[in-house]
Amino acid sequence: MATWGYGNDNGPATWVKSFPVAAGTRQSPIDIVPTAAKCDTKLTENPLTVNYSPEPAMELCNPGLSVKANIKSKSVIKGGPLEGEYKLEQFHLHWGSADKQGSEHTLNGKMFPAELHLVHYNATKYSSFGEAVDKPDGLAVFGIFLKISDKPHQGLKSLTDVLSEVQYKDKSINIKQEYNPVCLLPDNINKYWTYLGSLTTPPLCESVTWIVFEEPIEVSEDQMKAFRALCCGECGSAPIVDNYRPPLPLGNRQLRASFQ
Ligand SMILES: NS(=O)(=O)c1cccc(F)c1F
Ligand SMILES: [Zn+2]
Repeated sequence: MATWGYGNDNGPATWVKSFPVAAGTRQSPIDIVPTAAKCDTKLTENPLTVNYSPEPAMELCNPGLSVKANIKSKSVIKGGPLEGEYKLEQFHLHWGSADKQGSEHTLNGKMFPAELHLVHYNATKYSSFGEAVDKPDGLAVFGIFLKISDKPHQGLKSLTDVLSEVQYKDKSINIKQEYNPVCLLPDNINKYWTYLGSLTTPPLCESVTWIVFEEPIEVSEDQMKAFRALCCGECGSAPIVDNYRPPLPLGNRQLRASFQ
């Protein structure tokens, strides 16, 4: 079976053949239209809280279509749209071949150069990520837009400085210095949009409560170049770029905002 990817023969338009849920009613990403969002005071009354811990020797790997950090420590979130406590499992990114594209969610039709996803699972109800991944209330993912600035993002620098060591598929390293993923969050996490969606990659399970922050984090062009130098396979294989799924219709879903 041809494995899924982002090319012409195996990209997002072909996924429905192996993953029929791709044609479902709560698929992600979506285009975020702030004027269409409903400001919900229940979200502000019950603030989103993040309690992340330092990760000693964080594992960073190249699974072939992104770069991913696996989390072992107890880093949890709750509140906002969430019932119960969700535990951080991994984070990864999606990016473009150029700054004009790369994010999965769009803002009034605008793409950002990249988007960071911090994936959490409902640890109150389920005993593992694997058990939670296909449940309607199984996952909560933070979506953070990346924008270009002349200064590198210090939190991401610990990762972009070593991406050359995971350039090829199935390479992995441990980050020596302990790493607290809280450094990846924007300053203001009280302004976000939230809606019920799915994984943006196969198996596309409709199990994600999405929380997309209004405030982007800022990265340098050199850091973007480091992501674009990652390879899909072994030495000489194509670079990992444009690993994003374009937006799907919101349909009957309610997009809620935590702010006016
Ligand atoms: N792009 S994504 O955040 O939707 C995602 C991708 C793979 C596994 C996940 F659990 C997940 F959440
Ligand atoms: Zn993702």
